[in-house]
Amino acid sequence: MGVAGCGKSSLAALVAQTQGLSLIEGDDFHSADSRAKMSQGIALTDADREGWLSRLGEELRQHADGAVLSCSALKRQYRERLRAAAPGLRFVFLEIDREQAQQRVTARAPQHFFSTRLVDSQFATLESPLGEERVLRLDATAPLARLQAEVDAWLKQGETA
Ligand SMILES: Nc1ncnc2c1ncn2[C@@H]1O[C@H](COP(=O)(O)OP(=O)(O)O)[C@@H](O)[C@H]1O
Ligand SMILES: O=C(O)[C@H](O)[C@@H](O)[C@H](O)[C@H](O)COP(=O)(O)O
Repeated sequence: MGVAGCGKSSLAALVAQTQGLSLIEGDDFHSADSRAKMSQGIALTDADREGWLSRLGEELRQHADGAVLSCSALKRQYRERLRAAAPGLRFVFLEIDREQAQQRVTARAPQHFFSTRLVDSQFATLESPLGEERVLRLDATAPLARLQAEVDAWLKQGETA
């Protein structure tokens, strides 16, 4: 989880591969309207995210043996929705500052639907998950291989907040 550009999709793919788990790419479950909004620089609302979170919860339920989900999960209420679908769900919080996120989103813009104008709204919406159960905070600017190793170690050792 984390704001656009923090590295969710990149890290989730690596972790799924090394753990031998299915990958659920959250972006693939947005409605066409939501994708159009985001590409036009219009931030999603709770109502826009409602159906998306339901679909992601359904995906989690269908992968009861485990899966890796990349999902912004910016607000606590969104995370609670996902936890309700998958009790014991763990969250890796990729923390990044606004400047770095903006740089990454701008660099990938030619190949990605997400508007560079939405980074500020991602930070305005973000409610930090620190203090919630089963959350690992990582520095999103560390090399991907190191992040993946940290997640693997965390999964192996059990819960560490
Ligand atoms: N740990 C990292 N170090 C450097 N660049 C990264 C890292 N993680 C992701 N990136 C790059 O940042 C951009 C955004 O990553 P992405 O995985 O699409 O983030 P998100 O899914 O959170 O929006 C991509 O160009 C990706 O290659
Ligand atoms: O909740 C939201 O506002 C959206 O989920 C938003 O965060 C978006 O889907 C991604 O962040 C863009 O795509 P990336 O996941 O690649 O950033």
